Amino acid sequence: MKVGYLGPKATFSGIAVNEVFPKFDHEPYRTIPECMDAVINHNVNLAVVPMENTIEGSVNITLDYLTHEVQIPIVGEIIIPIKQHLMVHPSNQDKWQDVTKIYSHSHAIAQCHKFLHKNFTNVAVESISSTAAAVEMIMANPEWNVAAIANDLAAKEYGAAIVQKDIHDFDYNHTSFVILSENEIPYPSMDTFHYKTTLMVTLPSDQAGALHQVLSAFAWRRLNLSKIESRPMKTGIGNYFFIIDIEMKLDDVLIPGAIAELEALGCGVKLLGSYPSFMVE
Ligand SMILES: O=C(O)C(=O)C[C@]1(C(=O)O)C=C[C@@H](O)C=C1
Repeated sequence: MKVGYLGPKATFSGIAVNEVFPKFDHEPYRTIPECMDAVINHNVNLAVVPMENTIEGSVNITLDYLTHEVQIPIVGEIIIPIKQHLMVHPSNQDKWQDVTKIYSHSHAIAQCHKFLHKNFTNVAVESISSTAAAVEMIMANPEWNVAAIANDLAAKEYGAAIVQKDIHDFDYNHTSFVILSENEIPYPSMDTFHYKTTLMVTLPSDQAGALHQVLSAFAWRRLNLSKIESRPMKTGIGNYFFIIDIEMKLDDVLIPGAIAELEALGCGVKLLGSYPSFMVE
C-alpha cells in the first residue's frame, strides 16, 4: 500500500501518516491537489491531507479541491497535536533575533501570528509549500540569515537549530487530516476512535428558512452535528454550499432518512464519506 502526503519528509502531514500507516510506503508530493491527483491516477492507494486546524480553521484548498475538482471518498480522519517551533541554520544560531525573513506553510504562519507580530514586527514572512520545505530552504542557504517555522522532527531530519519552542499562539493546537481513497483501508487496531459521516449540502435557491429546515432534519432525529461550514459555490456572490459532519457512522435508518428529507426539501446532498476518526495524543 502506498500513501501520498504533502512533503518533503517530516511535514505535519508526514507525521500523521507515520502515526497511522507506519508500515505503508510513503510518497511525498509538493502540493495538496497533487496528493489527491495521485489517488485519481492510481499512483498511490490513499492520500492523507490536512482538513482543519483548531487555531486557523479549514484548509480551504483541501475542501475546495475535494468538492469542485476530484471525487474521492473520505475513508478516515487523523487528528494530531501541532507544535510549531522557530528554527535557523546552525551557523545563524547566535543571530536569530536579526533574521531578515521567516518561511513556512501559510497555515503554520497563521497559527503563530501573535508571536510574529510581537517579536518580528518588521520582518518579512513568506509562505512556501510546506513547513518541511521551509526547513529545506533555510538549510540550503546558510549565507542568508532566515528562519523557518516547523516541527521538531523536521529540525532533526534536516539538521536545523530550534531557537524558540512552542511559538503557536494557543496551547491547544491540533490539525485533522482526512484519509482519501477509492478502496477500503486495512486500519491498524488503534485505541481511540469514533465514527463520523460528512455530507455536502446545497440549498434550494432563494427559499426562506431553508437552512433552518436542513438543521431540523438532523435535530429531530437527534443526529449530533460537529461541524457546519459554508464554502462558496464559485458561481456568484452569496452562492454557498455546506459541509456537515455528523458524529455517527452511516446507518440504515437515521442518516438515510435525513438525506431523503433534505432531498425532498429541494437540497442537493452528496455523501463525502463515513469513516473512523483517530485521535493521536
Ligand atoms: O506544512 C506541513 O507540515 C503540513 O503538513 C501542512 C499543514 C496544513 O496545511 O495545515 C498541516 C498541519 C499544520 O496545521 C500546518 C501545516
